[in-house]
Amino acid sequence: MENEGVIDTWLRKHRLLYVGATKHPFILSISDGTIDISSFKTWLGQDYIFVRAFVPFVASLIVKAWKESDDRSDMEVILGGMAALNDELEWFKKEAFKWGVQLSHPLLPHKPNQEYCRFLESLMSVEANYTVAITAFWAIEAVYQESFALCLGDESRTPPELKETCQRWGSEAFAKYCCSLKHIANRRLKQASDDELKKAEVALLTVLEHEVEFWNMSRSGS
Ligand SMILES: Cc1ncc(CNC=O)c(N)n1
Repeated sequence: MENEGVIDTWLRKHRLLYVGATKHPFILSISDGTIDISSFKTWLGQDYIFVRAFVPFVASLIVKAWKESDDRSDMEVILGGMAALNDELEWFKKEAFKWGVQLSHPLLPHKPNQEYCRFLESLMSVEANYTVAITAFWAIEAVYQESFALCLGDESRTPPELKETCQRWGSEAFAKYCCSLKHIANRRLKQASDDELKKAEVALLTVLEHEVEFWNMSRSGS
């Protein structure tokens, strides 16, 4: 039997913030069917911008895994995530067309999105630590996984036209992928120095805060 990993310890410690990010009113409004479609469209356009910035972040993690990881499978797991992002960008374009959301010219990142992307950039630098960055990566993916899985539950009343969106991140396959990332992060954290642990915990909290702000932004359309 494995002991509880560092991540679960942190999630218990910061439970309120985690729940705030994974059961946000925006997500609850999808799952109870009361979502305002204009909020959904705001989210869609803004998330496309985010995912475009997420690609170089994941690329930087591949470089770090290749250079620093003691386990070859790390790079393969991250590469799988990168491949999924390739499909995801195509999906955003198709979905935006379906909803009449313009992804090209006038679409600019709102402030919370800009700030989130800037945080990603700070983790992309060569000086940024692999353990810290992989912990943030897990958190970014896990928030979407847990949030959208909620919209697929038996009790949910997710509008049929939003089911495909929820399926992207709420699926069993995405859950398994998040589990693999969590494993990598926990393995690294188990061997980390106190300084790395401190930084990784802060990175986790920073992700959760940015995710809450991202949902808030989507909800209010600003
Ligand atoms: C703001 C935000 N957080 C996490 C994700 C999920 N990762 C990739 O798609 C996302 N799309 N957007």
